[in-house]
Amino acid sequence: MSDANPGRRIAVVLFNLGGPDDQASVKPFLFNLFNDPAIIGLPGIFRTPLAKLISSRRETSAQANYALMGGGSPLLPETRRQAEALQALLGARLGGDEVKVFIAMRYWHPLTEETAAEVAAFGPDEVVLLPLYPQFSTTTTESSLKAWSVSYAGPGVSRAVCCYPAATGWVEAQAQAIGEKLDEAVGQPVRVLFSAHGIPEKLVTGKGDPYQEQIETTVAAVVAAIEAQRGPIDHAICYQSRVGPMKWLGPSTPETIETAAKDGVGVVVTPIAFVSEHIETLVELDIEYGELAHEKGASPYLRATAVGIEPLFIDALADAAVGALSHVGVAPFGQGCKADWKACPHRKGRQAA
Ligand SMILES: C=CC1=C(C)c2cc3[nH]c(cc4nc(cc5[nH]c(cc1n2)c(C)c5CCC(=O)O)C(CCC(=O)O)=C4C)c(C)c3C=C
Ligand SMILES: [Fe+2]
Ligand SMILES: [Fe+2]
Repeated sequence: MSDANPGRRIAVVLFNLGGPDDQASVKPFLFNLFNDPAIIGLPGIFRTPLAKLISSRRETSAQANYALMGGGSPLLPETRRQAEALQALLGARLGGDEVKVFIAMRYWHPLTEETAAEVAAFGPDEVVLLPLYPQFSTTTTESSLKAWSVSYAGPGVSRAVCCYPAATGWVEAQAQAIGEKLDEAVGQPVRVLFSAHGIPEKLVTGKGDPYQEQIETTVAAVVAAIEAQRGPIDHAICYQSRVGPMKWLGPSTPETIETAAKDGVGVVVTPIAFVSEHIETLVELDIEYGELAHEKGASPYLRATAVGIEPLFIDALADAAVGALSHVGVAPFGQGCKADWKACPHRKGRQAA
């Protein structure tokens, strides 16, 4: 049966972090990031000067890392490919409706307010807000949805997807990408390292941020999918991209690579909180941690590719969007998700009926 309700204009807005498109935009991008109260939770009069200071201090080293990818971030072109694939799939699934997929980035162009104006001009009947973050965090999804709610003044009924840590296509796409690397490593002992972008620990312990729990939900589902095919695998969760002096979630990915080396096993590292390639995968995982593994003797060092436009994943995004329109499958944000995480229907992979 078709999901179609002929004649609707449906805007689907994909949210991601954004990345500088050239060397000159590295500093203003970093300023926007550190000036977000979801990242530095201080009042504006302290946060803004601090953001100026940190972005100035980080500029040169960050520019050098972006230079390794040709000068800027590949995040926007990667996200555009995902948007095109999703638009084609939703167009086919929602027959008589006109579906347009937009991209709203949090810290660099197309910025949320620019996209909000474009969506308003499209004149939608329905707006689906779909974060490209499978696991909810106050630092990512909540920040993006807040920025959207203050920017969007157009028509349509808005529905936001909270998260999809255990959505079928997402889990299968991850399991498939890891399986390809396990095949490459055949005959050599390896540990699968599920590497998630870290966040400060106090966001979890103090603010009840559900990110760590949802990372664990994803990992449990992906491990179960792999083990159903191949039997038990050696695996560990770890957190990368630590920034600043605060205590972050641990163990860190570098520590976990060192432990693997001491245990005499190689590693298959998989980015478990990212859905496309960018600085954190192409530079941090491939180059920095690749060198560390080499130095410490964790061999082989293999990295599973991010899901990108893998059809299983695009299918999961389409399911989430269609589910949000009809309130089935992956539940929309707000049904207990934020006010009381214990009541969130997404906890431990549960899905609302
Ligand atoms: C799950 C996704 C992400 C979370 C959670 C997250 C939290 C978070 N990030 C920083 C600081 C930085 N992040 C940077 C880059 C970056 N971060 C994410 C995703 C998450 N961040 C992505 C997709 C990217 C890549 C963008 C690109 O340009 O390709 C950077 C810039 C790079 C660098 O200088 O290292 C910073 C800084 C904090 C502080 C934080 C939680 C508090
Ligand atoms: Fe980040
Ligand atoms: Fe939720």
